[in-house]
Amino acid sequence: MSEVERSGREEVWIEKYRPQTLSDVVGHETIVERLQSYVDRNDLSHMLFAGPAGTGKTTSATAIARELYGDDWQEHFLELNASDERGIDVVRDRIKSFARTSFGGVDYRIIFLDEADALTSDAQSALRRTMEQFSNNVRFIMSCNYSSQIIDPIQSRCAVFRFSPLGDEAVEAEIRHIADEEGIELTDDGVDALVYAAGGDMRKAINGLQAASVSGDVVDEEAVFAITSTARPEVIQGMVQDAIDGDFTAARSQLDDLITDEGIAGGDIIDQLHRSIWEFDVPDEQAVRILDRVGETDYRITEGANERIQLEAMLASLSLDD
Ligand SMILES: Nc1ncnc2c1ncn2[C@@H]1O[C@H](COP(=O)(O)OP(=O)(O)OP(=O)(O)O)[C@@H](O)[C@H]1O
Repeated sequence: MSEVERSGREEVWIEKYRPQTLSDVVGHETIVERLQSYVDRNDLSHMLFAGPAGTGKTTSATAIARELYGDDWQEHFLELNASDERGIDVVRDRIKSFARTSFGGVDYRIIFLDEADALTSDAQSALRRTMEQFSNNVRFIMSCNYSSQIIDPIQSRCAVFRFSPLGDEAVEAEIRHIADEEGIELTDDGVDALVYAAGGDMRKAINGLQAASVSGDVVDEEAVFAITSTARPEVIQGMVQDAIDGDFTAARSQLDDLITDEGIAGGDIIDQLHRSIWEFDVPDEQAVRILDRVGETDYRITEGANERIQLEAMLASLSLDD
């Protein structure tokens, strides 16, 4: 029985183990150092945190607020999602009412705007004016996956911090620590599988550990791959190898198993393929050709094309190469 069940309540580990201070944020030493110096001087600029999901953008923003405001931090920190389906006007209204309410002893408040890259350019321009209007008593921290989607006038008003995918060692250390705290038996191959499945996303790693621990006493490779909808790297490699060897039928049937039987999303298969190509035992020139196809397929899937058709087409084209 897992600790979650033993304790009788479902506690979400990503919240339970979310770092409370900047020094607990792992894997981003340079960023943390710069942020810490802002906090120490109590002099924040507007900031833009750019990077993939689950790497610590929200965590760093809340850690800043905790350090600046102590126990009352939530009074002075507003988290908004820019892609609020009710529109930019609702977002701006909430910003205005937050910025105007009484401050009680602090110089400025923080507004954390998640998914800022979901805003259209027009909405970003409107937001920029709001930023200017309240710049004497509000600091904005914006979070996005791609800074290129943020208009220049906003970027130039912000200190930009790039959060890269977390390194394997950082992810491994964190999940080993959590497993220890929770009394979970985690095997070495279970650790490797979690690190692989996470691909630098700490949220994915921790959620994977928690989910796998609910279904059995020991968290091993098998439990992790089953629960995280991740294909085993050797299966992905086998599928691509079949295609390269000209056996399209075998490659297609492997793909079918992954999508239909294991329920893995096409986008995740492409993502895994992208991460594993350089570990395949193929000549560099061939790896480059595969990467080229992966890029094209990824683009088409992102643009909304049918995943299965695109993946099959990619395997077909690899099987046609000499
Ligand atoms: N650098 C890190 N150090 C320690 N824990 C982390 C780190 N990054 C993420 N985590 C863990 O993962 C969880 C999710 O992270 P967080 O909310 O900060 O991600 P994010 O970068 O804001 O992602 P998104 O873009 O999806 O909002 C946190 O609650 C924390 O448990």
